[in-house]
Amino acid sequence: MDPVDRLTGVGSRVAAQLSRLSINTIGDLLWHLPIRYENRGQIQPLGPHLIGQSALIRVTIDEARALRHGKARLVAQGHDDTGEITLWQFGRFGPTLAAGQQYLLYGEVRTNAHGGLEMAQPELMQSAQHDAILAVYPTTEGLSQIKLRACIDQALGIALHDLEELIPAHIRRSEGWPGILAALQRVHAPRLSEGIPLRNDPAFVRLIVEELLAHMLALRLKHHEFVQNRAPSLSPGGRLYRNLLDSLSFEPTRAQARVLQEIHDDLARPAPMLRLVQGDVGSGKTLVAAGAALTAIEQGYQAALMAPTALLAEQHHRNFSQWLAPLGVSVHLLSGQQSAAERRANLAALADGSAKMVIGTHALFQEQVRFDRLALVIVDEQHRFGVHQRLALSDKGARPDGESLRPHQLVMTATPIPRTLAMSAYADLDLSIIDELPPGRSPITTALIRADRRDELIERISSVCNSGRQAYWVCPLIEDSERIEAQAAESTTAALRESLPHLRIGLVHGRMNSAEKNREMARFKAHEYDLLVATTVIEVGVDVPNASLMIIENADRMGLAQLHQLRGRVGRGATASFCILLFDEPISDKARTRLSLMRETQDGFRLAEADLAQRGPGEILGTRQTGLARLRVADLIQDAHWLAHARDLADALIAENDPNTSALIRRWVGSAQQYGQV
Ligand SMILES: Nc1ncnc2c1ncn2[C@@H]1O[C@H](COP(=O)(O)OP(=O)(O)OP(=O)(O)O)[C@@H](O)[C@H]1O
Repeated sequence: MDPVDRLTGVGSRVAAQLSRLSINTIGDLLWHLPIRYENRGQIQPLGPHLIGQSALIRVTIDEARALRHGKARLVAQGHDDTGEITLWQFGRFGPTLAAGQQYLLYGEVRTNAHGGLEMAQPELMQSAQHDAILAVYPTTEGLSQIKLRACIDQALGIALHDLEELIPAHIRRSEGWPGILAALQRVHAPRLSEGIPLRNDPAFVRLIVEELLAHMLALRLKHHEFVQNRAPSLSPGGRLYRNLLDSLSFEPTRAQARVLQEIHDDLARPAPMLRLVQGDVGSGKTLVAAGAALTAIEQGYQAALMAPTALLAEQHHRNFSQWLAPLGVSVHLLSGQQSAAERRANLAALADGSAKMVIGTHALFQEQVRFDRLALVIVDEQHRFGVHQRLALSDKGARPDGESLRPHQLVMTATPIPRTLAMSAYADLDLSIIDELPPGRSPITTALIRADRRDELIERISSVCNSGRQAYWVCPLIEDSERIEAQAAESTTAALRESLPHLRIGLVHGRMNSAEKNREMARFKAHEYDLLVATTVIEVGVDVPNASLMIIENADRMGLAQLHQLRGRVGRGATASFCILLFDEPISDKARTRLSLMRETQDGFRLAEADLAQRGPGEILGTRQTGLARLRVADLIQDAHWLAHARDLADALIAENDPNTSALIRRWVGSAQQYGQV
């Protein structure tokens, strides 16, 4: 649509103000929706239906009392024919309400502690204003509501001729949704007779679901296109996997077995799998990944695992080697630290197919890396990679007999993602959840301790380590300065070595190269250290079941997902484990809530929901590439219940081959290129 400066009254100053609200075109104006409404045109009868709304009421005051103490100056009790209300007056301004008088008042109606209605600081009105319900918009400094309303009004006038209806009529009919123009008119300029549109008004719902639908369509189309490709169909032989299980001291949990079955069902099809496996911290995702890899390898194909960091790639390499080497499967590592000769040898082994399993970072998918028969790509810690990278992986197809086959893709997240968010951000993937921890884990006791009491912890560390267990001390994350962070970790280590001279204390921080980090980690794992001082580099993937105490400094500054990940490094064995969260006073309310929740629950999915509510989706996914940050109308928290519906509608539209699909996506998805060629 045209830029905003085509509108009357929009010069460069107003255009710049609008642009601050991300409004650049007339279309953007249409989807700049009100945050609330003011209905000053219609006197409302008192009743619970008014709760949460601003309303014009006509009440007779029964009693009014001036107050001397507290913040309120006056409290009055009033009524109309249908109900009662308490009115509060603060400060010097506002009407003085007198008993026996009738007033026309405007303000927000709330409930009080006793369930009754109340209104604080009502405005005194002379008469009902008989203009329509007024929309109130989010705005920016210098841009008045009146100006903004005038712009949107003009935009609606233009839309009358220009705006395309992109939702097919049969869907609108069956959903009971208005057409696009009627929906926009209803939300921007509601008629008095129809009342204020709430969020469940068909007009709002249409716009919300339409936007979610576009996002779903973009992702589902990718999925749809992707599964049109051919992939090697891998029947689960199971010999290698059985041998692996025989060599381990445990049986898979029911959840691991179920998820592996879901994966095997996918692998057996001649279309590529695109599956996300979510499991809580320590739920045993590695075994599932290994099971899938062995299936590919057993059929003569190759499997690749991509980790988000070099440190994790090397750890996976160690773990996989430990499990697979005894089965006769060699596991290769591609890393930036390797010598040129080593790298050449690895590349050659991948290209001629003698390397069956390879682990690396995203460098695995560079141009020079050629596979012989790649059938499975496992991506660990998916949310650090974008949709693009995920899809790019599939280009390294298996090529038996010269035919181009796409590898199956298995994506694993280390951090639980709230269901709603997973459904929307990963709508291009099928979802499996490992919702059970291996047996014999004892719960972790979490305690909050003020940082100035840290000396008391020395005793605690000493006794844990003396009983043959190990401990972590996690130093704070220092934004933007690995150097200061490393220094802090070094001085903490020095101080701890002084206080605990009988303990063997190791250190890992982000300034060490990955070989050094790995060496220290390996020494800790081999119990050559009792205590490991670390920065948050140990957040993911570290698995030392003998560690039973973790102390986290400055826990008040960390998000829930990160704390949960860190804490998940203990409680991996059968011994009772402890996690101590150190915080500095004064602590904000939000941080206090986070820490209390950590103490209350160990359920990663519950913590993730709370994280979503507190920090929003962009923060949790750690990437803006999902496009979710661009939602203009829908809100992933408030409107979460519409996601499944939007997804079903998206699938139906794709099946119908609806011609409006790409236009619908373009209308809503700010930069459609992020989804490729939509
Ligand atoms: N079924 C099982 N029974 C007992 N132990 C298991 C089982 N499955 C895995 N384990 C062990 O549990 C520990 C955690 O497994 P793993 O490292 O795969 O977890 P994860 O899901 O990757 O966790 P994180 O994301 O926290 O690294 C490992 O020591 C692993 O050997």
